[in-house]
Amino acid sequence: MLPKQRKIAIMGYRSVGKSSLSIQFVEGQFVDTYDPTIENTFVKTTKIKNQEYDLKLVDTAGQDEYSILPIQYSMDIHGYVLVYSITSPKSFKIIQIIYDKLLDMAGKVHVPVVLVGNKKDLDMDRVVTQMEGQKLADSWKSVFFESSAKQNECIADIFHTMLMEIEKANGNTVVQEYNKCSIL
Ligand SMILES: Nc1nc2c(ncn2[C@@H]2O[C@H](COP(=O)(O)OP(=O)(O)OP(=O)(O)O)[C@@H](O)[C@H]2O)c(=O)[nH]1
Repeated sequence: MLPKQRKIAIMGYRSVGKSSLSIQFVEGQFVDTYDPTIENTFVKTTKIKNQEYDLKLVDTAGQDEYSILPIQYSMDIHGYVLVYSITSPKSFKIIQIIYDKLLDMAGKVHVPVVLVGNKKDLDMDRVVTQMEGQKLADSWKSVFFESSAKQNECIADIFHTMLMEIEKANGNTVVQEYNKCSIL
């Protein structure tokens, strides 16, 4: 079977861990320093049940409420990993704005999305509850994860689930294997 080409954008407010999630998934390491991203693309091949995927991850520059999303994000992207930090109420507010802008731009009522509350290792500084994240994902009919790029928790699951959500959006039936990372 030929590999399927898939392009995924990782979006969210500044400093929520978008690059860290990408680097942890692609390179298996965590970098503690903060280096703001302009835009970066990572590539990785991954296999799910005998199907290979050539993945392109577009690690976007952090967005805020005033950001105008580049039009190409509505054209050649198959799915979106939308990230906030459980320690930042602002990042949680912004992720809702980004989602609305994405739908607007795509001119669709549904786009394949996985919602991620990152930095779950910083539970002492938590301000966004798991329930709040889950409710938001439910309202989008998307899957929700809490993750830690630092501790490599739930990272591969995020991207594998994203691929399955894209399959579903393409009308393919998938047997979703939920595990301890996905919160339903
Ligand atoms: N404790 C903890 N820190 C994290 C985690 N993920 C990222 N960080 C830290 O948060 C800071 C920002 O991480 P980045 O991955 O650069 O965030 P970003 O969303 O790509 O930032 P922008 O490029 O500005 O959009 C860095 O200091 C990271 O080390 C995590 O899961 N846990």
